[in-house]
Amino acid sequence: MTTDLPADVMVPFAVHVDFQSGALTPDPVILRRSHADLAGYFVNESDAPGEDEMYAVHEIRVPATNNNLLSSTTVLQPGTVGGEYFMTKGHFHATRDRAEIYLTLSGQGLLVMALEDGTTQTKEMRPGIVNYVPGHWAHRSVNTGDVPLVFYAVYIGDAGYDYATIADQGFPVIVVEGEDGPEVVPNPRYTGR
Ligand SMILES: O=P(O)(O)OC[C@H]1O[C@H](O)[C@H](O)[C@@H](O)[C@@H]1O
Ligand SMILES: [Fe+2]
Repeated sequence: MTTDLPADVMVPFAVHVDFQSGALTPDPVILRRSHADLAGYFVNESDAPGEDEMYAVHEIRVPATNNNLLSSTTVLQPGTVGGEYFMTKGHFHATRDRAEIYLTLSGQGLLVMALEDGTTQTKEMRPGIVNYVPGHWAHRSVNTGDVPLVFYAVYIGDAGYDYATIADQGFPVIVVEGEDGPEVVPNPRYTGR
């Protein structure tokens, strides 16, 4: 038997996830995003309500290395800004080829994804659905329901975040409230390819 363990081998641990609220126990690190943090992300922001929380990310902290899996719950509130449903900022991974998995725990929404050439894909998010986001796809979650959208995400530890590309160019599509429900339409402000 070999005993050449690395010096930094981690100790196993467990965390409880509340599927309704997204709360993790024991308390993780929580990042909160308000409407103000998303200023400039919606096409028409005249009715954007300031400092109210739009979403919270509860992170299970492990070292952000390529031999670890980072994971978090995201709790995205329901609502609209200028007819666009509340959404996350959305990002590419800084290390572009890193993949991610989402498991929706409660609520309903859409996961919009885009390649840098402007190709898009949209998938439904509802309890029990696992969404696989391959490397190179920017990803943004959109709450199209009237209760919080709660999902658990797992991704390779050294994925990193590139927010700037989406912040600068916008997403190729936006999700708006239509007469018969959510509609995925071209973003008139998209400046990518
Ligand atoms: O970071 P955003 O694009 O605002 O999305 C919010 C969060 O959604 C998921 O939980 C991802 O796994 C997180 O890494 C991300 O932070
Ligand atoms: Fe990600």
